[in-house]
Amino acid sequence: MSSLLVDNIGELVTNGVGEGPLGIRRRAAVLIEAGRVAWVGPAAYAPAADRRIDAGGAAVLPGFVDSHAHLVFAGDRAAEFAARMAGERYTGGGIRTTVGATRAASDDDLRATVRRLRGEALRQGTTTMEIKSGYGLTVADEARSLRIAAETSTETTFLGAHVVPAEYADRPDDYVGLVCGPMLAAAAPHAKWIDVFCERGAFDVDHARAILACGQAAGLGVRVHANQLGPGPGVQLGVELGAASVDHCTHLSDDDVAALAGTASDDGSGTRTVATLLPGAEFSTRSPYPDARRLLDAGVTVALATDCNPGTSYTSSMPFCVALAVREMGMTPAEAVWAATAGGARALRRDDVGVLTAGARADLVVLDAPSYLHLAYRPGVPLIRQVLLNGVPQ
Ligand SMILES: N=CN[C@@H](CCC(=O)O)C(=O)O
Ligand SMILES: [Zn+2]
Repeated sequence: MSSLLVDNIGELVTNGVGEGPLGIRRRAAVLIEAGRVAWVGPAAYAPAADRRIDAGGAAVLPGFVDSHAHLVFAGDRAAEFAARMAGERYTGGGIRTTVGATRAASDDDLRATVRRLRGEALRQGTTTMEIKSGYGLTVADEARSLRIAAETSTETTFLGAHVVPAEYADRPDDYVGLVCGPMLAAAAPHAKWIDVFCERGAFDVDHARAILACGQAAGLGVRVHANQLGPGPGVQLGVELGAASVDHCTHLSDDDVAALAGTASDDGSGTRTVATLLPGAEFSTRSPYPDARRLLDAGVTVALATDCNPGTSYTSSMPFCVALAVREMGMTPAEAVWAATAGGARALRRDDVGVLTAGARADLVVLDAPSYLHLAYRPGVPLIRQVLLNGVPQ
C-alpha cells in the first residue's frame, strides 16, 4: 500500500488532542495510507513513506466541511442583488425565478453548474459539501436535481419544501401532499437528508412538521431552514424532531437558544442539534448577522457554511465565511475555523471528516500562511496552497 507523508508542518490543526480548542500541534507531520490518516505526530519522528509533501513550515488544517449549499440551479439573480444593494428587502420571492430557470434547463446544464461550483469550493479548501435540491419543485425536477447532486456528493438533501411553487399558490395543502407523497418517493433514493424552509412566506410550522416527519419515516435525517427572516417556530421544531442542524438562526429568542442548549449530549461533546450560521446570506441581503457569541456562550455547537445559492449567498468560499464570522459575529478565529471544519462535520453527523486524527479521511488543506489565524486576518486573499481529498493531491 502506497503511503504519503505531509511533512514539515509548522502548525497543524487537528481538532483532536493538542493545544487549545483546535488541538494544534507544532512542527508536525501526517502520514496517509489508503486515503486515511494513519499517523499524526512530531515531524522529527515521522515514519518513512513512499512519497512526501513538504509543507515548508506552513499551516495545515482539515478540509472545510460546507454543510449547507444549494448548487443545483440555472441562471443567476445578479439584478435582484443590485436591487437589494439599492435598498430593496429580501423576501424569498426570487426563489421562484430560479425555479423557472431550473425547470427549463437541461440535465447537462445543471450538471455543469454543480461541477463548476463544487470545483470552485474545492480550490478554496472545501473537501465535503452538502448539496440541496429545491429549485425544481415538481416530482421529476426534484428527483433529477438530487440525482445530479448525488453524482458529486453523498450529502444530498431533499428540499422540495423550499417554497410553494406558483402553480400551487392558492392550494398549499395540496403541494404539501405532493411533497410528502410522490415527490418524496422519487427523491428519497437519492437523498440522505430532508429540509424545509420554515418561514413566513414559505412553510408554516404545521406544514413543516408534516413534511419533516414524512421524510424521517422514509429514513432521511432532518435539517431545517429556520429563523432567517424573522423570529419563528423553526428552531424549536428542529429540536423537537431531533434535527442534525437548524440553519440560519438569525433571529433567536431566549427560548430558542435554551432549546438548542438542551440538546447537549451527556458526554460533553456538544449539542445534538447544531446551529449552522450562514453569514454569506446576511452579507448578500445586507441583514444583521446572527449572534454566534450568544449561542457559543450557551453551549450550543455552531457550524459555519456558505449557503451557496444564486439568491442570497452566491459564494462558495468557506474562508470568506470564516472571515465574516470573526469580524461580524463575535467568533474568535479558532471558534470560526472549528465551526467551518469540525462544526460542519457535526452538522452532518460525520466523525470521519473535519478532524485530522488517526483513522479520519485524509482531507486536508495546506495554507499559504504560517497559521490558521491568517484565514480571518487576510480576508479575500487566496491562501489555499494545496488540497488533499481522500489523500489525493487535487
Ligand atoms: N432561505 C431559503 N433558501 C435560500 C435562499 C434561496 C434563494 O433565495 O434562492 C437560503 O438559504 O438563503
Ligand atoms: Zn439555504
